[in-house]
Amino acid sequence: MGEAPALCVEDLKEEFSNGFGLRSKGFKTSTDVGDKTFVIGCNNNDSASSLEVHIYDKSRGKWVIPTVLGTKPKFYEGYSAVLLNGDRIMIIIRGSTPDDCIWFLEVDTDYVKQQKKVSGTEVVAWSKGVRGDAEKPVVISGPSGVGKGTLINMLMKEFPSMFGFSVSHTTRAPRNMEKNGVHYHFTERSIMEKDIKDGKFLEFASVHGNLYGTSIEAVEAVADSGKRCILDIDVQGAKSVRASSLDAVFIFISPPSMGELEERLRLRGTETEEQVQKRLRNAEAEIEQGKSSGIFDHILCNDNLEKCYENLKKLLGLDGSAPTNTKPSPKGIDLPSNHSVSKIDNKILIKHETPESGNASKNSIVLDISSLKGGAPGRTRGLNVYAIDLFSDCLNGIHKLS
Ligand SMILES: Nc1nc2c(ncn2[C@@H]2O[C@H](COP(=O)(O)OP(=O)(O)O)[C@@H](O)[C@H]2O)c(=O)[nH]1
Ligand SMILES: Nc1ncnc2c1ncn2[C@@H]1O[C@H](COP(=O)(O)OP(=O)(O)O)[C@@H](O)[C@H]1O
Repeated sequence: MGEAPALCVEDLKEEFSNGFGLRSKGFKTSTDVGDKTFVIGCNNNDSASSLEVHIYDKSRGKWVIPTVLGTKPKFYEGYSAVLLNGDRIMIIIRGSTPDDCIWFLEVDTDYVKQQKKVSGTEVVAWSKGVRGDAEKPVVISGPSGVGKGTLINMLMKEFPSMFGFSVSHTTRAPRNMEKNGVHYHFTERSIMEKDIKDGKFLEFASVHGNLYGTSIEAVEAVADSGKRCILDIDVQGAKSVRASSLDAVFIFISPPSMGELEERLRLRGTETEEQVQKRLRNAEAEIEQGKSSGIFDHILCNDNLEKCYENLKKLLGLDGSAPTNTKPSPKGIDLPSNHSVSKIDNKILIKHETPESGNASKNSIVLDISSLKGGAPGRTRGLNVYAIDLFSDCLNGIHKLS
């Protein structure tokens, strides 16, 4: 047997002391992890309000309001909470849509531990559960003018339904042809700094004197469309992503020579002379780091564009017999409307309960969590779902849903 589920909402839904001298109505669960109790719930019974988190630190006898990273789940009719692996709480939300019913609150994962160190506060982080495996995001870095944008455009043009671009935020001014929301979200520094402080960014860096960053939402938007996410970010950003739980492929594009890089930058004609000089000065350090830091899985030299593009496709498994332009459709999970939840090893049994008898019947499902990947901020992937009919199926009769 594995860990027992945490309390189900119904256990606590009448009233729950929130430790602040208030008694709040609403749905709450409490889950103990080490010497902390995580209380998750919402303070009113409105549909689709979001779930809040409070922590009771038993060793200090104090309540703490943590920094909450990631998009929060909406609250619908009720939910169940199950502690997994001592570091994250799985939340199964009743009455939600099939693509929005499984969430994870990370309370002590490596990512959360690292964020606690950075912020010096208590941190928890949400991520949404996604069925099956999605292809890893692709991080592309390289000095200004090396051809990153050109290569990414070629990929997106040839495989429009397969790849989606993570639209970064930046404080730099738009170039002539650049559109807000398509090439970048052009933003003011003060707004971006506040959003960074509020935990909305997966990574950010100061590059050539401007602030650039990948919002969690930008990556989630691509993942939710069922496409493979491409990030065009600098080496510092790649390093941050490497340290995060976003399991990605890291590719560095290098120029054949500094002279060729300078010529490309000048021919592009998008920067002032001063900006070109700054970008060339930064390029040397970027190339040095790109080649030696161990961040990148692959280094591609963009000498001949067509050759480099073919090599990029090869790395991404898109040569020859490659897949096709068919869009992988993201699949949701149809939870039985009335259900109970239990955990056995790496399986979560969601039993359909009939209102009349309260007994388990058809349409029960099993969530296999043995291959979870990724995690906050963003998505927890690798959830596998099986349908079982508890009347007629025995263990070897479990059907895997397609
Ligand atoms: N860390 C980080 N770097 C970014 C992001 N978006 C763009 N960059 C990098 O910022 C640098 C400058 O980008 P840009 O101003 O568009 O100029 P370009 O490289 O000449 O096309 C490039 O190295 C980009 O890869 C981001 O979201 N995060
Ligand atoms: N292999 C190549 N040979 C010659 N010019 C190239 C090559 N790859 C890209 N370019 C050109 O170099 C310039 C810079 O490319 P771009 O994709 O904007 O770079 P980045 O996004 O890395 O800053 C563009 O004018 C592009 O057409």
